[in-house]
Amino acid sequence: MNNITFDYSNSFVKEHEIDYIEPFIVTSHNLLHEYKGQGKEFTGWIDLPKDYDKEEFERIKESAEKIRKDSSIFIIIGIGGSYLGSRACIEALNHNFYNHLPRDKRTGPQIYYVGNNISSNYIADLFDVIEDKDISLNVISKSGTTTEPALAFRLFKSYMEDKYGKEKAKERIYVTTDSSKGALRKLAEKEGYNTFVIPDDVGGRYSIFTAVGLLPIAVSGINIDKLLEGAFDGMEEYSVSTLKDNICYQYAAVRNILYSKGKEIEILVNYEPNLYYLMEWWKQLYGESEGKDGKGIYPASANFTTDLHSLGQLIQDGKRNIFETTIHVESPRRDIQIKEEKDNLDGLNFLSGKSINFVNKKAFEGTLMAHTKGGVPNLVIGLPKMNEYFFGKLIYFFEKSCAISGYILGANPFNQPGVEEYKKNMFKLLGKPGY
Ligand SMILES: O=P(O)(O)OC[C@H]1O[C@](O)(CO)[C@@H](O)[C@@H]1O
Repeated sequence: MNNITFDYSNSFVKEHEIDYIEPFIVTSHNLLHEYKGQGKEFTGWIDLPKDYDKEEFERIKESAEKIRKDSSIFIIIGIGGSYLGSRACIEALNHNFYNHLPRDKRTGPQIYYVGNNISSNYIADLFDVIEDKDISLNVISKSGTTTEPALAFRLFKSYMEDKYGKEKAKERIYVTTDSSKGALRKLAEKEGYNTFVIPDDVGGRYSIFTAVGLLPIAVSGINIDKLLEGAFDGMEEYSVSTLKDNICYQYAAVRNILYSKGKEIEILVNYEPNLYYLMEWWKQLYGESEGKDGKGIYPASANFTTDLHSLGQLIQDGKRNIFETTIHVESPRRDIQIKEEKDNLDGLNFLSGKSINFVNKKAFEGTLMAHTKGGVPNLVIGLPKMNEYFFGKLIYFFEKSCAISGYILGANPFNQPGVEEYKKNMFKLLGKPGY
């Protein structure tokens, strides 16, 4: 395998069903590519892997280099699409215990995330961790008004100013926000911070290939040129409207066929713990894009084999309203051989000479067979390996299929009006002026 693959042979979807949905896929493709669909003003992500701001891209690399040199801690402040993509990438491509490694074995500073919840415990505990360390921070908010990151930034800005003094703190604060609107833009200009722009036509959950994702990712030592190379190839490869030639559209088609047959929950599955945040990123992408007007597949996730010992029972045997999509990575970054033991007290000598990844693969194959037999449609997205190139391509695969899937469903995949409801109540309860 030397490319991303998509296998729906265990989905119970028949070829004539694919034929029936193809015209809807073509219509969705045309709506998207001719910028005529709902939310067309937020489709700047489509060409981003080629039409990104080259000057800003160089500044991102320079800033990342500076942060890597002068900071032992890097704090990312943001919520939803403003942090999930970078976190997904940083965790998927780096050492599982990145923050715990000594600096000379780590490719960048320790990275912490804040402003993605309103827990006083979490924030106070983070202050304990960063004490006496050299810090840089990147606050990311497209609207510049989201409460969680704004509140966290207020606290950490003041911490940085107390620690370094106002002038020196300025050199360690990086702001990624709208080019002109929002409180954060005004604040950044007034204070004279380094700023990066989230383009008007790119929504938060589609923003990983802008400074939103690229600066934090580069700080962790990941090669962002290769990431964009993968995204670029994805953009080219997934631009044909014929279903048989476009696996990204096949994924959109199959999940919609399954949804129409009562499979209302999609579980995205991984067999690698460092893909946890890729699942979280995917959940926001699909949840905010499709869950509206009383419709939408519920995007859930599971981490196998861990969750086979918790959710496994329900998946195998519970209500048949789910389907699974597994991200299967062919070659691991590292593997471990299992040795023979003389006494064989644990009875595991039947595995000697095999590797841990071999066992993981058999767990995957065994689970796929079991769950399919249990009536759970199983889709598999295969990757030769998890590196910058394939991660970039996979992200593009999901973004594009999400847009197409949303159009097939009859939803606007680029807005999120429902998110405002809790905010209104919270602001009212907090006594915010105007609520
Ligand atoms: O970047 P912002 O404007 O702070 O928004 C963060 C997140 O909040 C949401 O707007 C939902 O509240 C998401 O769509 C977005 O990714």
